[in-house]
Amino acid sequence: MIRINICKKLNLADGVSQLVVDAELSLQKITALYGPSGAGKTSLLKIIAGLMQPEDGFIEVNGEVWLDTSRGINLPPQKRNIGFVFQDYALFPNMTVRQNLLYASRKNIDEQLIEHLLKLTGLVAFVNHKPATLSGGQKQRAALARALVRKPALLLMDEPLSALDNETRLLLQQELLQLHSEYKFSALLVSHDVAEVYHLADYMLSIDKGKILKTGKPAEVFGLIESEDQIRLFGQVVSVDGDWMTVIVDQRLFRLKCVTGLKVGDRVSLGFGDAGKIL
Ligand SMILES: Nc1ncnc2c1ncn2[C@@H]1O[C@H](COP(=O)(O)OP(=O)(O)OP(=O)(O)O)[C@@H](O)[C@H]1O
Repeated sequence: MIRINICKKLNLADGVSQLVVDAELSLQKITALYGPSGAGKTSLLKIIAGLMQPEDGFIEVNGEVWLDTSRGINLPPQKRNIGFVFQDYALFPNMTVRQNLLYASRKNIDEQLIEHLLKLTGLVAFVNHKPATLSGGQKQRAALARALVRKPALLLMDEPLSALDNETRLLLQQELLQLHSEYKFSALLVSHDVAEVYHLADYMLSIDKGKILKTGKPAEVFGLIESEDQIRLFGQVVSVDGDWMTVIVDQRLFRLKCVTGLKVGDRVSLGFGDAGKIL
């Protein structure tokens, strides 16, 4: 559980000058922070990580107070048991993959965990490679493994997949879900991609101009349309669940009967009912 109540002056768009967040999140799963550019998503992650200081604030994670400006409490980032994954990987360039993981482990090296994470992220063959010789997807897998090696109370991910091509991105989404089902870490994911939020997150905060606009399950916040209207549209499958699938069309989500063989990432054309005559 994370309790957060902060107020921070920022140079936000449209002359709005404050990021104000008051939220209580049960972080058993992946929670998304969704919103347009400049909304304040990264700033919120930085405040939680202790990399940015709010004027007023209180942050408590799993019963431990990380910040309480009224009592002068402000844990430095290294004492906040967090993992951070950025869009640009931020691996140490002069260290191999294994050395990056060992360095992140500090004194608590758990060889079994390191081996398991390397296996899950498909990096066993690359343990002695330096970041410059890895692909974007491999670098981000290494960054994820490095963040998880410390068994963080909270994993903060800032657009971790947005620098990747669509195919690699979908693969890493699947791997992230697999890592999550195995390690059950709490995670906050910043994304402005509806499909990604729907695929990865169980809960979301929609944020704009420094304020939380809506909270809930992605289907509730985005508005899931169950339709039999007479329309033909083009979209992309974002989840398959037995006989049902969810398809994103023009930033809206449709839950529909699944056509055999379709999988996440497939592009589809949708037709509903009979065509009507255009007068
Ligand atoms: N240290 C700071 N002091 C004052 N304003 C800042 C500071 N850091 C960022 N800002 C401003 O806060 C606003 C929100 O930035 P932030 O990076 O949090 O947005 P974001 O929602 O993550 O956007 P994006 O999706 O483009 O990364 C921006 O307008 C930025 O100029």
